[in-house]
Amino acid sequence: MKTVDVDLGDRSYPIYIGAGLLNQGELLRKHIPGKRVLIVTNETIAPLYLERCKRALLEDGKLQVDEVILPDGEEYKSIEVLEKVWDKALECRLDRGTTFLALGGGVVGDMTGFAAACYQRGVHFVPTTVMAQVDSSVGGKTGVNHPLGKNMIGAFYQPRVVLVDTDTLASLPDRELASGLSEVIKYGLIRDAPFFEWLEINIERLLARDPEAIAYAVERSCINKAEVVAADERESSEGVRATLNLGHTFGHAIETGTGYGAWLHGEAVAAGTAMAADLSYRLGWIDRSLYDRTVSLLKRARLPVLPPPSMTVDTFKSLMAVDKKVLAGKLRLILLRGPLGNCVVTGDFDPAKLEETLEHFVAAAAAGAPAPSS
Ligand SMILES: NC(=O)c1ccc[n+]([C@@H]2O[C@H](COP(=O)([O-])OP(=O)(O)OC[C@H]3O[C@@H](n4cnc5c(N)ncnc54)[C@H](O)[C@@H]3O)[C@@H](O)[C@H]2O)c1
Ligand SMILES: O=C(O)C(=O)C[C@@H](O)[C@H](O)[C@H](O)COP(=O)(O)O
Ligand SMILES: [Zn+2]
Repeated sequence: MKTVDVDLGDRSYPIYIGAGLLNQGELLRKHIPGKRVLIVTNETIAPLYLERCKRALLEDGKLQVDEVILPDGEEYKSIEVLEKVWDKALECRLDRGTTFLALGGGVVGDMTGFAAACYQRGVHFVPTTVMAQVDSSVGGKTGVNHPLGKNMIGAFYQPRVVLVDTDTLASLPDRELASGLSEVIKYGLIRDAPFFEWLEINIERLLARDPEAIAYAVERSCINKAEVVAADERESSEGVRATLNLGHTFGHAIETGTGYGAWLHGEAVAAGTAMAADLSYRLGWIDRSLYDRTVSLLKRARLPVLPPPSMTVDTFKSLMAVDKKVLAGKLRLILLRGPLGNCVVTGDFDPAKLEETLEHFVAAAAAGAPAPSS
């Protein structure tokens, strides 16, 4: 087992990473302060992992465990569905010491964290997708979508422990696995050139679910994310956390513009990353070979590098204008600048170049790019 610490003073927490960790209940239990736990999961994950998770919690007979099972899908990451969690918590008369435990991917995690933040209770995370194991379980960004914008309602609320059982990835569909790799590639591009080079050599091993390669990619991703979060927990305007948003301004526009769910988060981020790399190249901030390497690695990871044909330049522009990184009315983007592993968060770029990028990608998509396949 590997442990990565997220260093946030008195709110620091460990990420445990290993195969079969759900069978080691004491790892979870030792971080549970009270006597009661509410497991939040969804209808897909419950039949796969709920019993194992309950066993891990119940085996020493000291905890009382309740559960709430949400519908599955990005389209249910909404304030209405979140009420089911609070309803259950109140029905069960959960007390102050109750721990909320998210068992699932990024959607379950973001919703459980936000439910816990509002209910003023602790939260634990057992992430079961690549996306959640390499990114969303770490760092305390929680929340739900709004029809007009992705993750627009939320809070920062850190978990007390993250238990990554890499064995849970065995049941993950291929398309979801690829989606998570989008964020793995992100770490290489924004801050970890050797990791990007490792991914260029090992991406097929990850797609084939080679356990050693998966464990390495999860650990390296968590180390990267933990370092960024420790340096800038709340994404200050001058801080480093916004770099984790590479490709996301374009990607979130795709997710919102397609009504949530048609494109997976990682797919939208992949197309967005290609667009950010294209703009960086047009601005003269990276050389052509870095653009080519970025697109090539995304494609090899079976991710889309063009937006859906339904997205127009105007749709992109109006959705990107409500991005959370907009400051004093000015759009800020994460762009690659310099050699591999370097990026900037900036609003200081020629808007005509952004227009060129949008026009280029919208035209290429309209010319018949394949949609992500399930
Ligand atoms: N908070 C953050 O920092 C952060 C970071 C990245 C992504 N996110 C958010 O996370 C969400 C995407 O997360 P995701 O990709 O995990 O999607 P997800 O939570 O929708 O899970 C993907 C699908 O896989 C299923 N699933 C989960 N684990 C499984 C398993 N082990 N076996 C079989 N099926 C399984 C789920 O039921 C779902 O159908 C988005 O809403 C995104 O905005 C948040
Ligand atoms: O943790 C972060 O910070 C990130 O930006 C990670 C992203 O991968 C993730 O998709 C996050 O939810 C985006 O946050 P948002 O604030 O742009 O909605
Ligand atoms: Zn993301």
